[in-house]
Amino acid sequence: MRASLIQIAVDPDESVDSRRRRAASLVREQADSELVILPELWPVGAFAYQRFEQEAESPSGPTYEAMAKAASDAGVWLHAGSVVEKAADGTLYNTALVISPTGELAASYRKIHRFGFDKGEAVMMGAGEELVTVPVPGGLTLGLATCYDLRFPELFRGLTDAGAQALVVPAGWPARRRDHWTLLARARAVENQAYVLACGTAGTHAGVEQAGHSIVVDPWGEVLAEAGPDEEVLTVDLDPAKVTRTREVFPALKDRRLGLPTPNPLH
Ligand SMILES: NC(=O)CCC(=O)C(=O)O
Repeated sequence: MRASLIQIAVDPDESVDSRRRRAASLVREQADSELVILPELWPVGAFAYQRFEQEAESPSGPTYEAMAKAASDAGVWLHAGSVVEKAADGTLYNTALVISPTGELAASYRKIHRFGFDKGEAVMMGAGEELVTVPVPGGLTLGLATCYDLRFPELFRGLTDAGAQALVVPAGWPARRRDHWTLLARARAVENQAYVLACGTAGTHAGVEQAGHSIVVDPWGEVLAEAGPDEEVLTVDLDPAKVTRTREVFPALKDRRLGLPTPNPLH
């Protein structure tokens, strides 16, 4: 199964409409792949908090429309990264969209761990509550997570328990924490014996230089491909049997000890 990660640049001198058109044409160029992935909040920029409200859309809004057309033109499964979703009750969510090769919305995932501590996304957006996996026919079951989620191993273990074999992580990760990004991507792959496909953005928006360095890690923890800091498309071949083989020859997941008593805080 061939996958392409589109590490698109998000810069303030490009309009959201222009970036949508450019992303659509980059998706169409990946017709040789079965799965195409875009990063977190690429239409507006993951750190462009002041524009979240104005650029918010519904899951069937302009980003979905443009990406559904591009996915069906290219005949690919498209993880269209995430958008600022405005729900019916007015709550904003950081919502990832997965689109089938016929242009249908196959799944959506609201980011569970919001970044920013006491500001930004953490206070402006609602938190997702549901783990989401997506079986891609003839290929791999995808487990969905977004950016800051990468720091929470229990989410990834939950996705693995739910059958995920490829953990897809769109992100808008800053350059100053680039080492955390690559380290955590490899850790999530090794501990879950799964592919990790982590797609970041390039460029600088809202004063935050983006790391780029999208990375694909195999179930043994080997880096299959890693991008540089600039806009780039990373293409890799994934083998679903590699996940099964890794879990058979080194069955560490079976050695988990669940339900151990917690220490008594009084002793
Ligand atoms: N958009 C994000 O979730 C940023 C996460 C981040 O910068 C970090 O975890 O570090």
